[in-house]
Amino acid sequence: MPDLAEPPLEDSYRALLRAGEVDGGGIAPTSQQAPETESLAVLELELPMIGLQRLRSGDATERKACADAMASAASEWGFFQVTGHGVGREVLEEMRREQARLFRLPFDTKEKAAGLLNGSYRWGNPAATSLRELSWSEAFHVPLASISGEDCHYGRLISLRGVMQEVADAMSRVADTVAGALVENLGHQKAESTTFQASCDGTTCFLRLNRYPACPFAPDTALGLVPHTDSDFLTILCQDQQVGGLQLMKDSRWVAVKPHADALIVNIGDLFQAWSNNRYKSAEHKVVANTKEERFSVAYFLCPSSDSPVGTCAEPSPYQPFTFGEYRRKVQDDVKRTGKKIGLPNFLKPSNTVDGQKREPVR
Ligand SMILES: O=C(O)CCC(=O)C(=O)O
Ligand SMILES: [Fe+2]
Repeated sequence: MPDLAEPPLEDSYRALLRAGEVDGGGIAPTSQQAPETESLAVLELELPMIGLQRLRSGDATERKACADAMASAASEWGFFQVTGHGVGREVLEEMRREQARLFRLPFDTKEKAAGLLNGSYRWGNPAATSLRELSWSEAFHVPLASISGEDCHYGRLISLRGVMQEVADAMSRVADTVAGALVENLGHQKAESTTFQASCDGTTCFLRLNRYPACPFAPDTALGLVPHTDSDFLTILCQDQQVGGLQLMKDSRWVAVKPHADALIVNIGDLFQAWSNNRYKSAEHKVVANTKEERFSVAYFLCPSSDSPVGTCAEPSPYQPFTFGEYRRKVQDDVKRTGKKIGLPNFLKPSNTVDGQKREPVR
């Protein structure tokens, strides 16, 4: 009996899966990676762990040490973990239970029920032309402004609304605290950091509920989520506590991020990399699929409004001025046209390209 809740990934992408087998079954390297990167073993390094309670210390030296630790992790890794973040374990566990119920709805309902979570359901990648562009996952990518709005329907899952709102509020406080400290660490005053954050209020950010179904083609043939960078300022991620799979790119090697019960993951997005003139790094990351177990995660994306100029912390910036709306449209166009995102290199000033060719920004 087919499982009516599952998105029809295997049926829809049969041709790509077959082609993958003919090519040797493996996922071809992405354009950003050297071919040898894929064959190197995944590293098991400890992602920097930072206690956010130190930012609330009465001792200025202690607060500074904490902000310095975040800034160096943001430069070296683009990722770090935080404890003392104030998002209760109970609400995160409740979120996971609600997510499990939500994704158990029939696929047809998730895809077609009018207004279900604001019609924000997505799965696979309609533009995928090869396995390296296919994500074996489904998600609801919900604008925060809509969570408690009238157009956002929950069907019989009435308790989901309150839990989502609670998680979004709590993660938004973490994002503001961390972004504020990172902005100040670049030598900017609180007033400027407030301006930066004013363009990202509760109406412009997103909460994304991810589910990665068990995948018979894992880990070699299909990925849970293809390598990407986040198109936001900053992401706060709660990854599955039981099923790992998140990997990030550091020094041209994939590093596996082990789940940690009390920690949330913070990662720098493209907009913060641009704003910081490449001081902070928007690192590529992916999710490796699992043959036996499904996996859940929830991510909060700190985004400005569409017409907000992304700006820079100091001139000269290597990037042309652009708004978040322009950035997002370009990303969507590229994905639709070519199956993959180009991102920041599209917005480099001509003086930062080699022979008119876009190149990866210097990090
Ligand atoms: O599920 C994860 O651990 C990562 C999710 C992610 O990278 C995303 O939603 O952008
Ligand atoms: Fe991501």
